[in-house]
This record gives sequence, C-alpha cells and structure tokens, in this order.
Amino acid sequence: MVVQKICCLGAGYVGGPTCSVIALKCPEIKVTVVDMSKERIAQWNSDKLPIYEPGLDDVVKACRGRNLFFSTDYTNAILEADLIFISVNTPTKTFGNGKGRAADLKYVEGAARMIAEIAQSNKIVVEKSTVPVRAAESILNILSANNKPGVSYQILSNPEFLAEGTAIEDLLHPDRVLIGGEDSPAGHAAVEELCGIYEHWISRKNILTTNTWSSELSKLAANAMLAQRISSINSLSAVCESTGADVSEVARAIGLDSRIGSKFLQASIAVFKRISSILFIFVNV
Ligand SMILES: NC(=O)C1=CN([C@@H]2O[C@H](COP(=O)(O)OP(=O)(O)OC[C@H]3O[C@@H](n4cnc5c(N)ncnc54)[C@H](O)[C@@H]3O)[C@@H](O)[C@H]2O)C=CC1
Ligand SMILES: O=C(O)[C@H]1O[C@H](OP(=O)(O)OP(=O)(O)OC[C@H]2O[C@@H](n3ccc(=O)[nH]c3=O)[C@H](O)[C@@H]2O)[C@H](O)[C@@H](O)[C@@H]1O
Repeated sequence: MVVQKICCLGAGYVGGPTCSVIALKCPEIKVTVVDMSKERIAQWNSDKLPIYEPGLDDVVKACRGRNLFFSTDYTNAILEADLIFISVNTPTKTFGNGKGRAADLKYVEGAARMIAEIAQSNKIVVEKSTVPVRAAESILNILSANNKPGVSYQILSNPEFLAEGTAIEDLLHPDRVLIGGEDSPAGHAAVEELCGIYEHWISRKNILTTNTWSSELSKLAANAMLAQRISSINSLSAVCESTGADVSEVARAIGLDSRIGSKFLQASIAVFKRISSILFIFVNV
C-alpha cells in the first residue's frame, strides 16, 4: 500500500500545522483534518486561522482546497483514509485516579471508537497526541473490540516535538522524527509507510524507528528532561538571589559547555505543564 489519503482527528496546535506541512510537502496525498468543533474548522477555512504561527498562513494558503481540507465530516474522512493521525487533546485529569497529574485519555479513546465504528478497510492509525506508555495498546484494544471482517489495523507511535511559536520551523526542520511500531512484518511495513511520508522533506538519517513502547516513552522522557532543566535553573536562580550571582550569567557560562548546551536554561516562574507525565508513565496507573 502507498498512502494516498490521510485523515487527522484533531485540528489543534499540533494537527493543523503538522498536516498543513505534510500537505505542502506531499502534493500527491490528500490530507483531511477533521474536528468536532465546527467553529475551529470554520476558522481553518477562513482568512483568520485559529492559531498564529509564523509561516503557517503561507503553508495553508498554498495547499488548502488543493490537497488540504478542513472538515467536520469525520465519517467520510475516516472511510477514505489509508492512514489516520490521532492528534486530539490529552488534558491533565481533573478527577479520579491520577487527578491533577495523569493525562486524561478520554479524547484519544473517543477518537479510537470513532475509527472502530466507521472504518471499512485496513488503516494505519498513528498516535500523535502525547500519551502514557502503552496507550497504543489501549487504542488497539478498542479497535479490536469492534472487529469487522477484512479490516485490520496497525498502530504507530509518532510523537510530536514541536513547540508553540516555532511550529512550522520545527516541522520543516525537526531535530528528529520518531516512529514506533509493532515488531512484526506488518508493523515494519506500516512504519515504512509513515517514513515514506516524512522522507518527502526529512533525511532518512533523521527519522528514528523504534518499537512502539520505546517511542511512547522517549516522548515522555524528553518532556521530563526538559522540565528537569527548567527546574534546575530555577533552583539556581534562588541560590543566585541569596549569593548576589546573576542567573543569566550563570546560565550562559554553564550553557557554553558542549556537554550541557545552552537551550532550556532560562529561569522563570513557568511550570512545565507536562512534568507530571513522567510520573504517570503507564496507562491505568
Ligand atoms: N501544543 C503543543 O505545543 C504540543 C502538543 N502536543 C500534544 O499533541 C496533542 C494535541 O495537542 P493540541 O493540538 O495542542 O491540542 P488542541 O486542544 O489545540 O487540539 C485538539 C483538538 O482535538 C479535537 N478533538 C477532540 N476529540 C476529537 C475527535 N474524537 N475527533 C476530532 N477532533 C477531536 C478538539 O476539538 C481540539 O480542537 C496533545 O496530546 C498534546 O499534549 C505535542 C507536542 C506539542
Ligand atoms: O507534550 C506536550 O504537550 C508538549 O509539552 C511541551 O510543551 P509545553 O508544556 O507547552 O511547554 P513549552 O512551551 O515547551 O515550555 C514550557 C514552559 O517552560 C518555559 N521555559 C522554557 C525554556 C526555558 O529555558 N525556561 C522556561 O522557563 C516556557 O516559557 C514555557 O512556559 C513541549 O515543549 C512539547 O514539545 C511537548 O510535546
């Protein structure tokens, strides 16, 4: 199979820009981004996009109506897609086990149920949302529970590393793309399909392929290590205040050490919202 049609569930900060760049770089692929929110889709179809990211307007203008579509018709988009990104929100749980710390997977599970009910042909389902480890297994369980003859699924993990404010630059020139899949011939074939999409603009050496769980865990580990750096520099900031040192001078001095590097060393009162994800790494904890 060569992917000809892509559907993305979730037209947010990640789904919108990611699929716009895919549409730009893969003009032969039809990309449909769907959302339950009529208002959000209307904005994506207007001159005033729902989010501001440098460069996004130009990318959308170049592809919208050509091979990039924003729609609320998820039934058709799912039916015709060979590959489906799940790029829905994963907010922090507000009640129950893991309240205030764990990711709430209700939207991811809702998206999986939509696919299970609608799909009539084989699909590659790509977990793009940031999720706890083994979420791919939960998605597969939902899809398998609604088993239809002649319909099979491959689940891939393809976490997103973009940051708001630099989304287009991050998507066009990522440090790496990470794709995890099942360790089987069918799993490897699905991974190759997704690699083939990214290879339209990213060198193969920057596309890492792993097993599903390594990919899921790598995303959480990266978030945790970034959070740790901010936490460390914030602690140093307190030490600076009591010693008369200047935290920006200290950050510059330590950041010039190539083993440490200069990024993510700005002290602030920001709370890295994803720090909690490393504490709740597994589904159902
Ligand atoms: N915003 C960021 O900078 C980054 C976010 N992420 C992760 O990517 C995921 C998505 O994040 P955002 O795009 O920021 O979220 P968002 O809240 O901007 O967008 C998510 C969209 O999904 C829609 N949605 C929910 N359920 C749906 C369904 N069943 N079918 C269709 N649409 C549905 C919502 O209506 C919403 O518009 C999250 O897991 C987040 O942690 C990852 C990297 C960076
Ligand atoms: O999984 C997710 O949902 C996303 O979580 C983070 O996104 P976010 O939590 O929104 O955090 P960032 O915007 O990257 O930055 C966190 C905060 O730290 C602050 N920060 C950043 C860098 C720094 O040196 N110091 C500092 O205080 C920023 O101002 C910001 O308020 C990651 O950046 C995304 O790559 C990730 O995938």
